[in-house]
Amino acid sequence: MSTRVGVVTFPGSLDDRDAQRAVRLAGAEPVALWHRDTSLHQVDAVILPGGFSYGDYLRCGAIARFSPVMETIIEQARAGLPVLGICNGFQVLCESHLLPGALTRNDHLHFICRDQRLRVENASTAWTADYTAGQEITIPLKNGEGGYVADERTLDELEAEGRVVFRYLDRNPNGSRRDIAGVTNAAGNVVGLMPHPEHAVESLTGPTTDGLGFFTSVLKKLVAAS
Ligand SMILES: NC(=O)CC[C@H](N)C(=O)O
Repeated sequence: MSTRVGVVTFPGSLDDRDAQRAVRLAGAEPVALWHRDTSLHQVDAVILPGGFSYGDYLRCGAIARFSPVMETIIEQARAGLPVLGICNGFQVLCESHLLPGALTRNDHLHFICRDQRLRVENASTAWTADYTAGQEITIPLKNGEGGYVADERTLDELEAEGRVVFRYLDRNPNGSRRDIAGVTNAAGNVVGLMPHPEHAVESLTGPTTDGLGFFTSVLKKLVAAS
């Protein structure tokens, strides 16, 4: 039986198709989930894609967090379901309190779009096991609210527990505290990051294929568990 990875579409989602494509290229079966679904249709993992869910009203991700599909995802994520939040998806995960901290306006107050070098700090999460700790990757970054913030105690805890999964290299693009680009929950099944691995999975379109490892990582983990 093939491994099924759900990709949620909220009103205003933008990168759901690219996430489905990345799942397919990695060898799993993408399953489209709608924001009003209450069932996850027996998927083995879930991706919350990038975009502008509900028009980014109030705060990015603040309304999506209350959608029917998120109620089920929050419950199942707490029980171990692998969940990846990319950009707007990371914002939704923080708003849902599945991940600590929050994403705020970029410190320069501009939308930023560029290829971003990152260091993989934790290669033992459900979504990063195909990388090695310390590996440097380049994937696109494009957002207006990418500044990661949390109180000092939370930041110290994340560092001490190895829960900073990605850090920005070169120039910090948005004022994120401690150059944090992505974090995980304590169990390692929920990961969120601002840059976009689903936009770097094919050499034809580039800029690299460094993003494919997210999707092969979760597939291997799920196959090993079945
Ligand atoms: N690419 C995205 O997912 C953008 C996320 C969000 N709308 C922002 O601008 O920060």
